[in-house]
Amino acid sequence: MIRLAVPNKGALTEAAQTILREAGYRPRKDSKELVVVDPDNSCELFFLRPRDIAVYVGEGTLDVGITGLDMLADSGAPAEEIMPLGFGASTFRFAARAGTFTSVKDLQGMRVATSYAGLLGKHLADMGVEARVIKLDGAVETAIHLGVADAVADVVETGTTLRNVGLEVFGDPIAHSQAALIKQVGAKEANGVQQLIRRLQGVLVARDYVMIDYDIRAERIDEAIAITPGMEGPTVSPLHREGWVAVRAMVPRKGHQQIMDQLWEIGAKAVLATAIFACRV
Ligand SMILES: Nc1ncnc2c1ncn2[C@@H]1O[C@H](COP(=O)(O)OP(=O)(O)OP(=O)(O)O)[C@@H](O)[C@H]1O
Ligand SMILES: O=P(O)(O)OC[C@H]1O[C@H](OP(=O)(O)OP(=O)(O)O)[C@H](O)[C@@H]1O
Ligand SMILES: [Mg+2]
Repeated sequence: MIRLAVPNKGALTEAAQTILREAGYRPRKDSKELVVVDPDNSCELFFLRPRDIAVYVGEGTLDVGITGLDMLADSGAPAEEIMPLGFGASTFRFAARAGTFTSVKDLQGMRVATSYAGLLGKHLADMGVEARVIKLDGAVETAIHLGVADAVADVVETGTTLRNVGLEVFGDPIAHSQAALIKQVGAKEANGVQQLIRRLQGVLVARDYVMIDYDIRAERIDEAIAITPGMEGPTVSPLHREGWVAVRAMVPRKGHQQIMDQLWEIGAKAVLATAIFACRV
C-alpha cells in the first residue's frame, strides 16, 4: 500500500488533486476528509499542509508527497524530488519599496520578513550577508508598511500582490519552484511508486499532446511524416481508396493548429485533432 501526501490547503491544492484524479486515484469527498483509502489502487492519501509534507516524507512516515520545491528546500528535511509536476510555478524573490535596495548585499544589517526562514537563512549565509530574518506565517508583503521589516523574501507568481502594496522585486531570484513529487533521500522505493510515476507522466504527456489523424496521397507520405513524425513514428494504414493512406500521430498541443494547416497545404484531407485522455509512453 503506497502512502501519499497531498496538499490540503494553499496554491497547490486544486492542481494536485486534479492530477491525481486524472491519474485514476480516488478523490476526497470534501475538504474535511483528511485521509482517503483507495483500495483499487493500493493507496492511502493523506491531506496535509504543504509545508508539512516534506517533513513527513523526510521522516519516512509517508512514501511520497506532492509539495513545492521551495517548501522542500525550506524544510531542510531529508527528502528529494522524484519528478516535476508542471504546476505551481513561482520564483522566490526579494522585494522592497522602489529604490531602496538593488542587491542582496544591500541587506547587511537589515530586517527581512519571510515565511521561508530556512530558504532565506541559507541564501543569506551563502551570500555572506548578515541580516535579521523576521519569520511570519503569511501575507509578508505587509510587513514593510507596518514597520516590521525593511525588505521581504516571498513567493512571486504574477507579481500582483507586490504591486498592490507598492513593492518591487530586486536582486536575482533566490529560487525557482514548482510542484514536485518527492521521496525520502535514499529510501528504498515503495511498491506502487513506479506505477504512480508512470500514471502522472501519462497525465502530463496527455495534457501536452493531441492525436492527429488525416488521409494523404501515398506519394506525399514522406512530406507528411516530416510534419508529423510522432513519438515513435506515425502509424500509416492503407485506406479503402487507391493511392491514399491514413496517418495517425501524436503532436504537441501547442502549435497543433499550424501543423493542421501545413498538412492541409500538402493535400491532406479529413485532418482531425483529438484530445488524449491518458497514456503510457
Ligand atoms: N501564487 C502562487 N502561484 C504559484 N505557486 C504558488 C503561489 N503561491 C504559493 N505557491 C506555491 O505553493 C506552495 C504552497 O504555498 P502556499 O502559499 O499555497 O501554502 P500555504 O498554505 O500558504 O502554506 P502554509 O502551510 O505555510 O500556510 C509553495 O511551494 C509555493 O511556491
Ligand atoms: O505574485 P502573485 O501572483 O501575487 O502571487 C504571490 C502571492 O501568492 C502567495 O500568497 P498566498 O495566497 O499563499 O498567501 P500567504 O502569503 O498567506 O501564504 C505568496 O505568498 C504571495 O503573496
Ligand atoms: Mg502562501
